[in-house]
Amino acid sequence: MSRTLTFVTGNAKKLEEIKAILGQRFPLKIESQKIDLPELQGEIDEISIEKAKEAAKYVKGPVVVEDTSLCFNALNSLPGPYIKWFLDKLGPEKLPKLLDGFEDKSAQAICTLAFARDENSEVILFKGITDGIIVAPRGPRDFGWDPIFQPIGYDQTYAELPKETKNEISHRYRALDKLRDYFTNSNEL
Ligand SMILES: O=c1nc[nH]c2c1ncn2[C@H]1C[C@H](O)[C@@H](COP(=O)(O)OP(=O)(O)OP(=O)(O)O)O1
Ligand SMILES: [Mg+2]
Repeated sequence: MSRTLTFVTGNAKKLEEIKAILGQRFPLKIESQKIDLPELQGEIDEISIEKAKEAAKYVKGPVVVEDTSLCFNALNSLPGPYIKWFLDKLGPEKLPKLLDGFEDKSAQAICTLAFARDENSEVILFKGITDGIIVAPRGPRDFGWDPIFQPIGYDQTYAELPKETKNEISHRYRALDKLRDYFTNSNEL
């Protein structure tokens, strides 16, 4: 019986956080594969489910994929799962300007983990949400939209906060905590 779970992501920064968060307290051996999977358009859950099936096809074993959305409430949740493309084109400087003219700067960072035992099995989702506000960029520019997301209850952006603090409150932490519970309490693998 396999006790290995393969995280498939093309994003090294994500993987760094995943490893730091799960640390020693995870019952399975974690491996990773860097594959840039095709991503459908659609709603978050749909995108994650298809991404997991696609990953399982490549890996031929149990996989977890992750999809991260940044949802601006004033824009009815856009950019959401399309944040990667918005960020690529606008960068952290221009991204907050999408909310110029809106008083409501609130946003949700959403991490959706999708687990597939194989390409034909039902995909299980674990979701983590952190609420925050969108601000003009502050802090190091080394990870995505971290400089413009300030979590509720903090006066620093994700980028300014110590890594350990981000990893205790982040959307990714909250989703991974659910995944850890699941594999700690089931003999699925
Ligand atoms: O905690 C985060 N803090 C700041 N930025 C973040 C975070 N997590 C993802 N990001 C960025 C990466 C990408 O620009 C977009 C999500 O897109 P998303 O498709 O999930 O990531 P990706 O394509 O880089 O990697 P993957 O191969 O796992 O799909 O938001
Ligand atoms: Mg992606």
